[in-house]
Amino acid sequence: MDFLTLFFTASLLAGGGLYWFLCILGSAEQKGKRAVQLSFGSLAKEKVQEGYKQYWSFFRCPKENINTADKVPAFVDTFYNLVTDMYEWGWGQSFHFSPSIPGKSHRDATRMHEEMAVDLLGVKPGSRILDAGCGVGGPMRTIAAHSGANVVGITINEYQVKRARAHNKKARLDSLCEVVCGNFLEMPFADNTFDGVYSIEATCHAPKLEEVYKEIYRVLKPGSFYVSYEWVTTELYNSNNPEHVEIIQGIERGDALPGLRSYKDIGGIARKVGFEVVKEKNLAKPPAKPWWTRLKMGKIAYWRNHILVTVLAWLGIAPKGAVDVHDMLFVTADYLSKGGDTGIFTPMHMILCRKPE
Ligand SMILES: C=C(CC[C@@H](C)[C@H]1CC[C@H]2C3=CC[C@H]4[C@H](C)[C@@H](O)CC[C@]4(C)[C@H]3CC[C@]12C)C(C)C
Ligand SMILES: C[S@@+](CC[C@H](N)C(=O)[O-])C[C@H]1O[C@@H](n2cnc3c(N)ncnc32)[C@H](O)[C@@H]1O
Repeated sequence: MDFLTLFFTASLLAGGGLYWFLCILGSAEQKGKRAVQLSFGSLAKEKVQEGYKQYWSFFRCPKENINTADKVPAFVDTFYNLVTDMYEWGWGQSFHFSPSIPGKSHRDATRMHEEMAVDLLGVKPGSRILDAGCGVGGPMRTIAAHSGANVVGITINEYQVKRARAHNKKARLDSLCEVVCGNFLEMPFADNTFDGVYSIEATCHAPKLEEVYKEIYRVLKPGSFYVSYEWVTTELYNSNNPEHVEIIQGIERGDALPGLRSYKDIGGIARKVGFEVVKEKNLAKPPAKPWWTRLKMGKIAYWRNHILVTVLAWLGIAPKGAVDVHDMLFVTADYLSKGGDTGIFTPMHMILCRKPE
């Protein structure tokens, strides 16, 4: 073989290898995103690193920031500009956890967790329900298809609205699913207009749970139900245990949370705004199988993703800051797993409420 043939064969193999590594290995759970397509919401490429720094500046004085009404929604919006594509790429279109189910795929377990929410609402086909904090609409599409209800989703993040609308159209569910950009603390909907409301791992972003529950209560029709999967600390959490405190702070910092609440507070807050509490249950408790297994199983993929993001940033394809965002998620996954292992944290404290007639 002469030098030229050797050179071209080697180049071809290297090019093919790089394509396989970036495009095939780097494809999303649900083929929604590929590594080379990662963008950072409405942030321009050169603003990603700045956005990341801005996000972390919130935690310099979190208590002051939580009490400044506008700061939390803006901080949550910045967070979702940074992570939305990485979530879709590495997790799928549903931004939440679900208990593992032996013999079922993650996709099926996710779908069943979502269907359970709408089954609890007991709505009929054709009714109008609200998804408070809808992300890119994974749950919304499952719920519309399963129940035949019209679903309106609200999210604070403009980029998620764009993604959710595109996914709805592609799934041919755009006649049942509508997406609005707005703040669930001041919703652009009239009083008593929804036949049901659900929120999946979203109200944990509200600085005061009372404020979002009050808004949900306002837009819900009397006699209708609201169900939420809340992120909370459990009865095993001990605030005098430094290891527990470190885990919970790690979860708050990597997930844009103004402060995790205790499971004990949720029912009281719901009652305070006027709801009847029908049922409250930590869905992570046995016989349910661990929700954090999926996170742990993904470890090898996270390393691969880390290499991919680093290479793409080095080539100038991904922006500066992309590696920081990925590293932050990597660390967060570990804190979340520890929260699950120790049992001090659950992302699925379910509360079912009814607005009295
Ligand atoms: C409800 C919320 C989000 C919950 C989860 C959907 C996300 C929490 C942590 C995220 C991830 C951690 C590790 C990432 C990994 C390093 C990367 O390579 C690919 C994406 C991850 C798996 C990412 C995916 C989404 C999470 C599991 C919060 C914000 C209230
Ligand atoms: C972890 S994601 C969950 C999304 C969706 N429920 C799911 O399971 O895929 C949290 C969602 O809550 C939304 N959110 C957080 N604070 C909000 C606010 N103040 N107003 C509207 N949406 C908000 C975020 O924009 C994001 O879409």
